[in-house]
Amino acid sequence: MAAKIFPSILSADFARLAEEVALISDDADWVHVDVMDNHFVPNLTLGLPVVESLVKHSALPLDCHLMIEDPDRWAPAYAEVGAGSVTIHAEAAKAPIRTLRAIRAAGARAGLGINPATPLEPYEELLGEIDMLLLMTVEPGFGGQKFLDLVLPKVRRARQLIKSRDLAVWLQVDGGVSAETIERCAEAGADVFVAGNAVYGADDPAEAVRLLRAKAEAAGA
Ligand SMILES: O=C(CO)[C@@H](O)[C@H](O)COP(=O)(O)O
Ligand SMILES: [Fe+2]
Repeated sequence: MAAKIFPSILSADFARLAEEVALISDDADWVHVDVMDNHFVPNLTLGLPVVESLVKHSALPLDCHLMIEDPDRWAPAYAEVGAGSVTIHAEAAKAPIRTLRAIRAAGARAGLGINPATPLEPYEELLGEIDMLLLMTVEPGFGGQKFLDLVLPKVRRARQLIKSRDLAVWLQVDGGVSAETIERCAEAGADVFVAGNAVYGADDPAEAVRLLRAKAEAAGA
């Protein structure tokens, strides 16, 4: 298991996205793109046309986190325009198995996202349908929120399940991940770390990525 650091451009300058991505391209693994529709979450960010453009300007693959009301309708299109990974939310998807299969069929990794108050158990049988499980460590919608430690037992359970079933599913944490909290996430079993504020709020985003990776790996990721 090697730690993977996914800076979130939610905390970057939206008018300079390609340059902001280039800042971290030598050090990060993927770029996390938060798609919000102002319905599933009370915030509005960007959508398909921006992702389609950014794919062409990014040296790293894009991890699209869809915080939208109708992922069944939209998710495959993100894969079709070149996203490397597309995550839908369990709380929003009406036909998650069909949608996850459609994402994979369009050539992307398929992710399932779960909010802090949503239990893992109803979705355990979907683990065989996904390439990544996203456990939100804040309520989705905004960057810069405080990390919710109450999610850590769920991270531990998810890691045990993935291990006991011998699955190659990546376990992602997203929200409030920083130099102060990343070790707890890694100890609990996460191996993919999204960080917005901790990277783009830093004076040197590339150095912030290196620090996060060092801390995660020292804690066992
Ligand atoms: O999906 C989300 C927020 O809903 C995240 O990806 C945030 O962008 C993480 O930002 P920080 O909490 O790391 O600042
Ligand atoms: Fe996100």
